[in-house]
Amino acid sequence: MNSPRSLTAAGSDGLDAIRDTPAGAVLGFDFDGTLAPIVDDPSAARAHPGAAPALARLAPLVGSLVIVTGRPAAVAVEYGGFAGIDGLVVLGQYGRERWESGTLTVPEPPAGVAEARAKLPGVLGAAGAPPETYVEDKGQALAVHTRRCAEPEVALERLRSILAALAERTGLVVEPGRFVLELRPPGMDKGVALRSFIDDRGARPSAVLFAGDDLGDLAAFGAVEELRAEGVPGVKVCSGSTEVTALADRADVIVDGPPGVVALLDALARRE
Ligand SMILES: O=P(O)(O)OC[C@H]1O[C@H](O[C@H]2O[C@H](CO)[C@@H](O)[C@H](O)[C@H]2O)[C@H](O)[C@@H](O)[C@@H]1O
Repeated sequence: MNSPRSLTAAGSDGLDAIRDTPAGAVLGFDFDGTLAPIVDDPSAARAHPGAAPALARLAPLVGSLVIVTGRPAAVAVEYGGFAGIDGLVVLGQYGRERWESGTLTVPEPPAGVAEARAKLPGVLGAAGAPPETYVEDKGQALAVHTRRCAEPEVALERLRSILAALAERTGLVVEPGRFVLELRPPGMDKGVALRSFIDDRGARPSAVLFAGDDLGDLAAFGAVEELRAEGVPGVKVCSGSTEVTALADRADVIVDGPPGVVALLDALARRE
């Protein structure tokens, strides 16, 4: 990629600020669909081969590099090949978990997760979920995937209200995503996670960037917008796909999926 192009003046200001003062910038990234191509089996997802090398080149140049993901933090580190990247922080499960320099912090899940886990098979059976429906148990959350169903969108719609009811009964919330509905604890999202991460650093960043592809990343876009309103230059990057268009509508920069994100990382490391 040559210099990344912004569709907005605010995004251009953000990119200029990152190039001018990288040592004060905070760069945040989602994992699935942004650093890792989408695949049918969640356990088979791996980062684009250029992602970890590009992040390793950027890490010593910028103020902070943070991955904010719905994955458990340790899973993102493993699937990303991120373990050796000095300075990288991974906030997992929408910010409930933190990995940094090999140290993992994981809170106890609320009781509702165990209750939802016990009830989920019965609920899916009663809803007539197709047999290809797949439940990913993430410890802190349960992700119900329909990507492998013959009609994934139809299967997802069939489950939407029944999973919302289960979430309400168990004190959880539903996080919708790319052919997935997750039951997860409330009180945290990617916007809160990114904002708290930045505030906890102490120093006001010279600029902020967040790149994502899915609905859960909109909250992080919101955090970038909030920071911009406070005078911090910011960039919202959409890792484009045909499955989700809501991010492109709010993005400053749109790139072509994980290969485009890696090219963007490389360009930023070259200060282009
Ligand atoms: O916040 P993210 O890093 O984007 O994680 C969100 C969810 O991503 C995963 O599911 C998605 O990717 C799978 C692998 O490519 C794909 O099969 C699935 O259809 C997508 O929804 C992951 O499995 C979830 O746990 C994450 O919360």
